[in-house]
Amino acid sequence: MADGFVRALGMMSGTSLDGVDAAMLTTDGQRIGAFGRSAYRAYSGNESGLLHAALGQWPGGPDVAEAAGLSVAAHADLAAGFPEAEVIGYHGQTLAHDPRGRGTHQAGDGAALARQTDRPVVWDFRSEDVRQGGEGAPLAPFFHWACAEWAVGQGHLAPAPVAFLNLGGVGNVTWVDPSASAPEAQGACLAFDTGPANAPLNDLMRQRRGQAQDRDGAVAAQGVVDEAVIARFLTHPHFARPVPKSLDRDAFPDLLAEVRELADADAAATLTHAAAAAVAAGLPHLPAPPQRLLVCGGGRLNPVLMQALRQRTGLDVLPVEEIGLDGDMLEAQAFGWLAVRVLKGLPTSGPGTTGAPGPVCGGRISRPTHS
Ligand SMILES: Nc1ncnc2c1ncn2[C@@H]1O[C@H](COP(=O)(O)OP(=O)(O)OP(=O)(O)O)[C@@H](O)[C@H]1O
Ligand SMILES: CC(=O)N[C@H]1[C@@H]2OC[C@@H](O2)[C@@H](O)[C@@H]1O[C@H](C)C(=O)O
Repeated sequence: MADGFVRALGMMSGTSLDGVDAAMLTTDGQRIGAFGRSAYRAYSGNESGLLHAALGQWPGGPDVAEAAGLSVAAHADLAAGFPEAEVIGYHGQTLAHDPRGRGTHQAGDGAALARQTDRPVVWDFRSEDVRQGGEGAPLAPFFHWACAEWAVGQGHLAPAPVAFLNLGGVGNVTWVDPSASAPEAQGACLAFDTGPANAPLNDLMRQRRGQAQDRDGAVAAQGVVDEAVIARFLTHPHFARPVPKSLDRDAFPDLLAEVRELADADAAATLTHAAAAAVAAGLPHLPAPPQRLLVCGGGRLNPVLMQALRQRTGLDVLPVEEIGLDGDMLEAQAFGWLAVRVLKGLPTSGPGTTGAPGPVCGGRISRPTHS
């Protein structure tokens, strides 16, 4: 394409373990040229079960090879529908995350995906940041800057700081100044993981009802929140830690144990409100109180969670569709955009987003012919 713009396919399967999102965009690694088509491939019950079994495992773990093979096959499947993609950004499946200990582990071999798709693949986005002393997560924040810059250009957003909240398995928030010249510029982005979002609620629904999620918050809507559980949850050391900071999917095992004695609806209501309370607890870490939270990720489709956020933060809480973005595909788009940044040697994280000592260009490039 002209002017250094690249057609990129970003692919993401997050901590919810429900499936793979894929989305096209064109970018020069800085600005978003245009958003493109997207697709979703759900994991089958067997596939999701296998990924769950592999959670917490490090390379060499008993279920890792199978999980990694499954991830590559599912992504290759989905990528086949995007012959126009000039590069693929492949996040891989996070199985474990312990940046100050054993590192971070995204299962899935990008070189194998490059061979299977016959396209260059950028992957292993997090290891270099961790190696340089960063948290390795969150990585979407630099893309949040690009989204805000795009939305300002489209007239959907005023050129003033704005906060994005992603509610996947884990939650993360980004404070963005779209008037900054680049995402790595001083003060352009401040980001961190807020706490568990949908993962504990999904786990509860699996255990108690054999369902993947509390669809539309229907179970939680019938329940009463146990505020004592929320108060104990908020004493977890994560909330007092300085930002940036990141979390493993299963960093709060006590939370699920705490609701064991509660009826299904009360347990679901309490876990839904815990996710919202975690966000509220994070807000004082932002440079200034945001006027509104622009929410992406599956949690924005849960009206009970959105209402809990309004109640506990006192803010306007709106889906990112409000400013013309696609809240289901934003993370997939992020990894397409980040892939182009890696191709161009631009930073993918920095002190404000992962706490790395300086700008980091993470990600490995595998080309089909060279691997
Ligand atoms: N209609 C709905 N009602 C309630 N919850 C929903 C609904 N749709 C999606 N969700 C929740 O959102 C989750 C999926 O969110 P998403 O795809 O953003 O997560 P992810 O990308 O796997 O996670 P992460 O951002 O942590 O990597 C589902 O597992 C479910 O918990
Ligand atoms: C280690 C890891 O995979 N973390 C995920 C997870 O899911 C949400 C939150 O925790 C965030 O830190 C990150 O994902 C998004 C895509 C990110 O890096 O921005």
